[in-house]
Amino acid sequence: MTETILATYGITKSFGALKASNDISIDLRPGEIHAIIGPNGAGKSTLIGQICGSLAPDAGRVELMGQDVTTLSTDQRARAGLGRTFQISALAMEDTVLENATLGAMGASGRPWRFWSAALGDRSLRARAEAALERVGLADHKTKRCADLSHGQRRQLEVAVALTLEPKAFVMDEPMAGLGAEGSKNLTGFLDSLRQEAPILLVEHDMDAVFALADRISVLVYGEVIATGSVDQIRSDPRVREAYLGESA
Ligand SMILES: Nc1ncnc2c1ncn2[C@@H]1O[C@H](COP(=O)(O)OP(=O)(O)OP(=O)(O)O)[C@@H](O)[C@H]1O
Repeated sequence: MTETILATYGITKSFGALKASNDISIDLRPGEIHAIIGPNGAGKSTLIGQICGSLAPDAGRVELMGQDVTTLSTDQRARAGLGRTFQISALAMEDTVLENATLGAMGASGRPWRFWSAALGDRSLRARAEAALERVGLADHKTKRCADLSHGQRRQLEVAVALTLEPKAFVMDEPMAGLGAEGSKNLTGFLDSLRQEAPILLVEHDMDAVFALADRISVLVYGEVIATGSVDQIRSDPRVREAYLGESA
């Protein structure tokens, strides 16, 4: 039996008459990048929302390392080992790179402001933050303001923030968005190495990145997974070609 790090079982979510997630069961295995692709409106964000805890499913469950996390909040899931990245708003633009990573290391989101100054002076939190910045290649930029980083560097900082909580799995929502060709290439190389730390569930429109990175791809159409397989299997699947007619799969 293959070990599963993160899994959904029969996730279902409706908005009025629209079934945005229809009985979705997917899993993420050790060391892999599992990409979720699908046309606009297919239900990718809705699925990610339920996996990360910002949306409650109508039915079905989410498990992380065999633990049912369906009713946990986003913060509780983060502390249980779910590393969600690329919510740009989660970074404090006026704070430095090191401050952002240190606050991340205390799982700071949602905590009262008065704890922040204590966190910044905490040596062990700071050491974890510095190790994470080293890992993502931002150690030389730690005194820079987040606002002064390039888009690609902000993506790396978001990964560093997630890394400070020692995630068991990453969930990444369109990390390539807004990056130029060079930035995408760099981030692709970085994510390729990151899968060894924790497997990655990757929602991404950039097909070059998906085909370069994914061990498995699941294709979502009208709220349903119509196919899961290797890059080659998905590229040659007639249902996938049909779903993408007129799009660039
Ligand atoms: N809060 C909501 N209320 C009503 N309908 C919603 C809501 N959120 C999403 N939807 C609908 O659910 C469907 C799936 O949307 P979702 O954003 O999950 O798709 P997506 O695959 O992430 O799209 P994109 O690639 O454009 O980001 C769409 O038809 C969308 O209009």
